[in-house]
Amino acid sequence: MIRTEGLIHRYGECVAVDDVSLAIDDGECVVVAGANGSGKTTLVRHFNGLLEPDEGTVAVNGRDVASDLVAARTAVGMVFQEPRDQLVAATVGADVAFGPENLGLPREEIDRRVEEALAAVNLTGREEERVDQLSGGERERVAIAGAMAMEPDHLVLDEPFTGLDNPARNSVLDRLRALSASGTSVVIVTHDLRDVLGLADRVVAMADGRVAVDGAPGGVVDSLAECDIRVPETTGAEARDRSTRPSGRC
Ligand SMILES: Nc1ncnc2c1ncn2[C@@H]1O[C@H](COP(=O)(O)OP(=O)(O)OP(=O)(O)O)[C@@H](O)[C@H]1O
Repeated sequence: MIRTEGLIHRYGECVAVDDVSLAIDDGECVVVAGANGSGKTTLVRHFNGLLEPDEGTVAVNGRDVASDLVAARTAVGMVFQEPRDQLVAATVGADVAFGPENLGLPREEIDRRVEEALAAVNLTGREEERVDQLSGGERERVAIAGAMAMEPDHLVLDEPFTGLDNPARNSVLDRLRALSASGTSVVIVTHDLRDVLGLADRVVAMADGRVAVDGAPGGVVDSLAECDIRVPETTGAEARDRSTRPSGRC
């Protein structure tokens, strides 16, 4: 579980995250939505200690993140908004293998993870290709594969679909669905709810650093609109059909 209690993060005078208490269960798929600047990225960067709270606490699997950074970074995999900056090796296969190698895993386990992760992002068989010769979207897919190959307890993806074409997007969504079903919590940060509402157990919408809406997709569609978060019409209707539980408080 990832849990924040009274989390506050300030950049100078700007309160980017303002008293957020949130618990994300194992296996839960949570979409964190909100307008630009609403505090989404700042919030999730606390999940593995990339930022330190000004006030409040963050715990992962029951351990305080600030006092056990290594445990938090092992448990929480992150794919950043500019994932191309995360690539470290010359070739696709070497890059995806880098993290598992650092865990000291046996070679056959590393190979299995690399194969599975590349399949998840539609890059099967492209291990030998040079990273610097890939397109931007392909590099994003390598970064996602690298995080998946670590098989973290919790996987956080910040705007993961920006540069992905439809086949890659669908493949990643399928894999995220399977990961969530097998007990990995999946947190997807986005201001574009297209595609992800069908995957989410829960939508958390941020506004001005606070949690404005928190609930199952079917129950929060109208509240999201009130928060100026656009819900794609078909997805919204599907979400409403799946659940009518009202839980928004925007
Ligand atoms: N390094 C920083 N220094 C100063 N202010 C920052 C910094 N990073 C973010 N902010 C400010 O904190 C607030 C929240 O930013 P954050 O990036 O968390 O929002 P976001 O919801 O992820 O936005 P986006 O959808 O544009 O990525 C914004 O007002 C932003 O300008």
